[in-house]
Amino acid sequence: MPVFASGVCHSVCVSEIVAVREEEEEETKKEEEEKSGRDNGSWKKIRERQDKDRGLSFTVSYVERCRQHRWRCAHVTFTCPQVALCHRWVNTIREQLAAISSRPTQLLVYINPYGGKRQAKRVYKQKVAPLFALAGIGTHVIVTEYANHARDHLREEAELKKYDGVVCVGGDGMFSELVHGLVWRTQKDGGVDVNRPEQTLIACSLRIGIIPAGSTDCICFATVGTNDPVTSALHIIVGDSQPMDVSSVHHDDTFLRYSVSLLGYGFYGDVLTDSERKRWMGPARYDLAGLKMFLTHHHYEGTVTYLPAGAGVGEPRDASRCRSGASVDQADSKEDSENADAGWRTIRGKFLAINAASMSCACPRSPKGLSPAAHLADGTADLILVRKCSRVNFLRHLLRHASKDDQFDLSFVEVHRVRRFRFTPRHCHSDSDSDLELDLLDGKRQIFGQICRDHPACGCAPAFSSWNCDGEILPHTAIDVRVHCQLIQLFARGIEEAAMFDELAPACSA
Ligand SMILES: Nc1ncnc2c1ncn2[C@@H]1O[C@H](COP(=O)(O)OP(=O)(O)OP(=O)(O)O)[C@@H](O)[C@H]1O
Ligand SMILES: CCCCCCCCCCCCC/C=C/[C@@H](O)[C@H](CO)NC(=O)CCCCC
Ligand SMILES: [Ca+2]
Repeated sequence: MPVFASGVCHSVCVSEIVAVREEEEEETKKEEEEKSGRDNGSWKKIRERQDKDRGLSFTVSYVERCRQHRWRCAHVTFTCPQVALCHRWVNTIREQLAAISSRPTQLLVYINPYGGKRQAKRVYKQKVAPLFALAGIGTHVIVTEYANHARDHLREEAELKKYDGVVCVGGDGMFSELVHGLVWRTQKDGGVDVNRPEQTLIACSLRIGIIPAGSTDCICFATVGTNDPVTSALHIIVGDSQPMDVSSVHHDDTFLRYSVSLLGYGFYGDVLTDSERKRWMGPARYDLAGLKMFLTHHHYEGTVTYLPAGAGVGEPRDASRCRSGASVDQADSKEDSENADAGWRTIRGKFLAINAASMSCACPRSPKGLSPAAHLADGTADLILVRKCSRVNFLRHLLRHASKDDQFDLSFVEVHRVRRFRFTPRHCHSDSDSDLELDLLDGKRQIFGQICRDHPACGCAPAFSSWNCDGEILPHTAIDVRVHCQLIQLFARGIEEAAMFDELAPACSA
């Protein structure tokens, strides 16, 4: 839509228009705001100009790209020689916007006041709600009162037909609550038994939006490219869609949890366990727990079996990255999952970490992520095995998550692209070489672990770690994991290529 404003040509893509308003409407809003005492002075310029142009100008609010994948809402005011022409412009743009069926008009919003730096309510009120209002999006907002409030509300109560999407204001844990609520509800409505690992799950139709206000926020970062509430709100408003894989985690024939980012045993499991005791510290809890667990340097013994992804989905050490519209993230890769015949493989050993990343897990701590070439929606996960090694070597591996060097290019690290995997821990007190499978003892593992930790004289490190499943601790160590291709949809478009962002783009202010 190229039009002239103050003699300058502005080209705005209709799909990236947030709203269009005639100046008179803005004046009315301004007066209303003044009456209700919410004036912040930002309308002053528009008002001065508008007094002489009343009825002859309209303002288009649109997406403007800034540096580092950030978007902001910019405004441009156009003046017309006649009032009728101005009306025509406004009506035409409104009709075009209304014709974009992918845009949401009603959203169900859950705010977690407890996550991250406990700023979610403020972030939503100050940065997001005004944008939704500007775009004419109706919202039903629920501030959660306890853990799993959002999940249970989605499962049992929410009238989902009324909404075009659900939004969480929080971190990865809050996103996980929405995934669990929606996936559970969809399977229940479709008569699917979620306890059977072999069962094909039904994809959820409602999209999920994430306004980042947590500690890691890796799902937002890896699907949008930045953790910025305004950018995420704009992706929701323009109606973006990004499919995403979800892994189901079972213990025998019991469903445990779904995972969309990291399933980590050993290092990341121990970091999470320790960090939960330090939640009062906010996001810094992970740094302290990370340092402590690095120094502790526990390794764990067990058996990993996995089903390789097979051909057509690339390799974990490819140079290519998952980017917006990437061809590998297409539904046809589902075909491969059905035909995978490469057969199961088995690896036994002592590991510092066993990580499965269904996506890159990029986050501000590690901008390229745990597995930089992993894809959001290809039906696979990257299984990373870090074998027992020296502290120095483990540090080399960890440091490479934050540098350009390849964290997999080390003799004690291996990585496989998989569709399924299983893990069985081995008991530390076993003298025999035979695998003592711990399924039976799983429930008692906390006690055993405690005995070993509390009695250094026994010279035995804890036998078990815990699984970190998207930031939640799993109750079992022996697990069976299966990746479900494109089970959910997000209000996102994947990380845009750098070329989409003008090198000279302004550095957006908050
Ligand atoms: N009102 C509440 N009171 C207590 N806990 C809550 C409440 N609402 C949600 N939760 C729980 O808070 C936990 C943490 O939330 P969230 O993921 O939003 O933040 P975080 O853990 O700081 O961030 P991240 O997961 O990105 O590291 C989740 O397990 C969620 O289930
Ligand atoms: C200078 C030293 C550099 C060290 C680099 C360490 C590498 C960091 C990689 C971070 C990977 C995060 C993976 C995402 C996990 C989330 O599902 C989970 C919930 O939000 N967060 C954590 O478990 C929090 C995990 C935090 C671990 C520290
Ligand atoms: Ca994937």
